[in-house]
Amino acid sequence: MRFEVDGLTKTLPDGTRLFDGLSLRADDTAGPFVVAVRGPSGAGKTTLLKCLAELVPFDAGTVRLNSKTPAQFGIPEWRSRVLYVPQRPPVLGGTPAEFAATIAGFRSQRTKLAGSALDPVAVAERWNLDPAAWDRPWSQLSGGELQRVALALAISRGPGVLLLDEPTSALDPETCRLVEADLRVRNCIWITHDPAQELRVATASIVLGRPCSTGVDAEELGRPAAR
Ligand SMILES: Nc1ncnc2c1ncn2[C@@H]1O[C@H](COP(=O)(O)OP(=O)(O)OP(=O)(O)O)[C@@H](O)[C@H]1O
Repeated sequence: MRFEVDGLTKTLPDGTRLFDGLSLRADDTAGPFVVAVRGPSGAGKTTLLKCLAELVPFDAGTVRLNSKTPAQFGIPEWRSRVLYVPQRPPVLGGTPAEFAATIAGFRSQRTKLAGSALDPVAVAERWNLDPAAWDRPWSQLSGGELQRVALALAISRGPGVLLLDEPTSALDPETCRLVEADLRVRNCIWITHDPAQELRVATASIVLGRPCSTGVDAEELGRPAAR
């Protein structure tokens, strides 16, 4: 699995440049890669992950998985292979078990998850999440329960690269270590504010600085340079 980013540039509507010409090469021939993303609050870390997942547009640059672009995969397929896991999953109607059944239904009819290494309930049980939590309404789950459900669902989908937005921010230290152990054996791009966690899990790092103004009025962006 090879994940490549070349010259990624993102400017906000007000002309603030979050990142400019960002490049990354990661492959798992020598073992899974875990690329830590760090930087001050507001630096653009979440926006970077959303750009990589093709959830928000960017100004310039290319992203490839095994030499194929998102357009070549098709955007829905890209998003399932390069899977963004938000810090706080949106609270949906129904229960996580119902949601898991729905997304399992989207997969090959031949794939049976229950009891397998990719069964989300079994994955989350390794992180001390009571299986009964899957049958409670989303709205009744704690922050830490929601975070483990979202991560287990993401792993169960078997993506090529997980884009993790502070995946352990709501977990106690012991549970955090259990989750880390399962995530670090997968290809991840992982936002963390914790230098100790970065040391434990990262094989490489991206550091974003404070965003800077381009000095260009938003309305001028995209116009040809004046002669
Ligand atoms: N759609 C948008 N329109 C305008 N500004 C946006 C948009 N999305 C994000 N921003 C701004 O971009 C900046 C970077 O946001 P982002 O969430 O990527 O930062 P972050 O580094 O993940 O921050 P934190 O560590 O606080 O989570 C922020 O100033 C944010 O307000």
